[in-house]
Amino acid sequence: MDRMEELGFRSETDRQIFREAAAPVELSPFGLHSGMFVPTLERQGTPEQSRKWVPLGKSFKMIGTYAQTELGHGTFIRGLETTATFDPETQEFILDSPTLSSIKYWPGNVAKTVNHCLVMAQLYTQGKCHGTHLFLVQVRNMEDHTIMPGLEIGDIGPKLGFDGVDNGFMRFNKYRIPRMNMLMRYAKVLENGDYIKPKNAKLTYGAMVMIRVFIVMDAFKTLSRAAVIAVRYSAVRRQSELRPGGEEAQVMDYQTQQYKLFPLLATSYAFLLAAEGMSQIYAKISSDIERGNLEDMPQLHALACGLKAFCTWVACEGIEVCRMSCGGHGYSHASGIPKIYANIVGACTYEGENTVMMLQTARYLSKCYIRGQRGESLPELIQYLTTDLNVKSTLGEDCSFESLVAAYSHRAARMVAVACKLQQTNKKKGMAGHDAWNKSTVPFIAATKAHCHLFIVRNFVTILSQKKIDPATHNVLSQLCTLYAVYGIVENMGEFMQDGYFNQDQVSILNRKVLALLEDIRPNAVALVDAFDYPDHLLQSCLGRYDGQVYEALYEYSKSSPLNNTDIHSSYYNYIRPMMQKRSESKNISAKL
Ligand SMILES: CC/C=C\C/C=C\C/C=C\C/C=C\C/C=C\CCCC(=O)SCCNC(=O)CCNC(=O)[C@H](O)C(C)(C)COP(=O)(O)OP(=O)(O)OC[C@H]1O[C@@H](n2cnc3c(N)ncnc32)[C@H](O)[C@@H]1OP(=O)(O)O
Ligand SMILES: Cc1cc2nc3c(=O)[nH]c(=O)nc-3n(C[C@H](O)[C@H](O)[C@H](O)COP(=O)(O)OP(=O)(O)OC[C@H]3O[C@@H](n4cnc5c(N)ncnc54)[C@H](O)[C@@H]3O)c2cc1C
Repeated sequence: MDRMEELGFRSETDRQIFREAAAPVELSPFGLHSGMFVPTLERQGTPEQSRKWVPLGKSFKMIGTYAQTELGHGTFIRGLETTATFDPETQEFILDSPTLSSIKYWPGNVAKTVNHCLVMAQLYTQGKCHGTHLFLVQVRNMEDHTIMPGLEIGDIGPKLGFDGVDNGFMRFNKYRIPRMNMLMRYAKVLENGDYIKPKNAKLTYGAMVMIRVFIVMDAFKTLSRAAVIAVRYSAVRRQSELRPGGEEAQVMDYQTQQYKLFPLLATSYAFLLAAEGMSQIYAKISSDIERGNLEDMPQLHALACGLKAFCTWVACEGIEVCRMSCGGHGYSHASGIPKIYANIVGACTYEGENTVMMLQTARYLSKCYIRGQRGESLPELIQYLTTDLNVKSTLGEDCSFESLVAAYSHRAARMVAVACKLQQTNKKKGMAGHDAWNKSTVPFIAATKAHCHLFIVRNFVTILSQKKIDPATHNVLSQLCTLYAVYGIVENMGEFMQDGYFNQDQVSILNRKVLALLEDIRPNAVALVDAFDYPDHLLQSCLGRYDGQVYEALYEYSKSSPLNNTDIHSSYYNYIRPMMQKRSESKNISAKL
């Protein structure tokens, strides 16, 4: 932290980049403090509360996390059981874990690192429950870091990844905090216990929306790093004869290797631009919300949920493809890819389990579809829902941006309509609203993925048509954008073809185009990954080194394995030799085999 101060890093983005450089493969134990705890104090606290606590957080005098999930509930926030009951006699809230399932479970860095938590609990005052609210809770002594009396805290144990984060459990036993430790920007409890409700109960969920937006950028970062490693390695690795009798080929010259990696390279660029676009939308709408204008809050929630789920699912699948495209060496930690995967795959679950998040977006699409059917105006990003579904594609050999965006709009509009019509049919059959919804959620998930895919394609095309980019770079980026869009159609052809939107000739054009683009991109593939400018220190990869000295690096990496500290391992003396001796004694096996 002091080093960041010395270097004058003030912006959270710069500090985040520094933290990643300082601890490249492990997530920072202060990530949630800086990424969630402090921003939530800023956004959910009153001006007085922010003035009091934010400086303490930013100076790391107060180190915190976000403690919401419990043993029994993570997704269903309204089902959380931790209680915060107001005591007007003492002007305190009494926090309690009334059941086993109410124990806080998973909050990052709660086990050993933090001394404070933002705790989500059901607020009770004057005998009435007012739903979940956030409370600032001191959990450790500020002098000696011992656990505060009335709390049980511990680590939840080993996980698939996220080793740098001490996810923990926390149990409250009638634990008292001052009334003013409730974050009261939107809802309040007065000294007499009166509850002042917020303009919108979901304002309390604001921290999660913010992190979902961050996670879209994380999806880009992790996928692009894996792509850098796999593409560079594919340029160095020679294996098998492409031409009989010729020299062994760079594996990047196999069409199958290109088909694995180049679409992921294109996806990395698409996700970077989508993350930047999402961040701009978040900045605009969250500032409106802070000024009391909640009009676009549903649109922000829907977009953040959908993109977080879509991008993390695609990134995790893509990182696995990158790992497998590196053969055996990809399976070694020396490649750097397993750690990338282990640390990001949790993002399909945390900050909103992806299916649940997609359904939140689907719920929004369902409402927008109905409004569109009534002829009501729709937000710009959703206007495609009123696309004329009788129109067929005009796609030609050039696979123009316009025809590609039209294809994605048609596909999403058609799939949303199918899901909504199933929901409506279910209702007409006499199903209750919640059953009609549940029995249409599979098509809604597919439609929402199409909706997110459209956002990313359209965003990529829009930026290429608006930004001033030199012709050579524009040409290469256009190839990537076209590859991202055409590959997405080829890989999901059924969804684009179900209503005959494309004719057979157009399908042939698309199948030819995707292969042609692989050849177009091949000469620039290494330059396109170098352009991300990830230093070797950040990649921590013997395969993705900038200098390409892969085998030298692997050999040195292997020699440094702790198992090589001794020639004969203790297991020989403890187990192998006694076993062999026992065998030879019992079966007169000649010692000289
Ligand atoms: C280690 C960190 C390293 C680095 C960090 C540094 C910087 C940060 C960078 C990146 C961060 C990266 C990693 C962080 C690592 C780990 C952090 C993980 C933290 C957590 O996991 S915290 C816990 C997260 N939990 C969840 O997300 C729970 C998900 N569940 C929900 O959100 C809700 O329960 C729900 C939305 C699923 C359902 O809510 P509900 O039942 O109350 O609502 P309904 O579905 O009935 O809908 C009612 C109505 O409300 C609208 N709504 C719902 N939510 C919102 C919202 N958030 N905003 C606006 N509106 C919302 C909904 O649309 C409905 O509206 P309608 O009009 O009635 O349709
Ligand atoms: C690495 C990691 C870090 C975390 N860090 C934190 C943290 O710092 N703070 C914190 O508070 N929490 C944290 N969590 C907890 C995380 O937020 C929850 O695990 C997450 O919200 C998912 O909730 P759940 O575990 O209850 O999953 P569940 O919802 O129980 O998921 C189980 C299955 O049920 C399905 N399901 C649930 N509800 C529905 C529905 N309505 N419709 C359809 N299907 C449904 C899901 O799709 C899923 O397939 C972390 C988790 C992980 C993995």
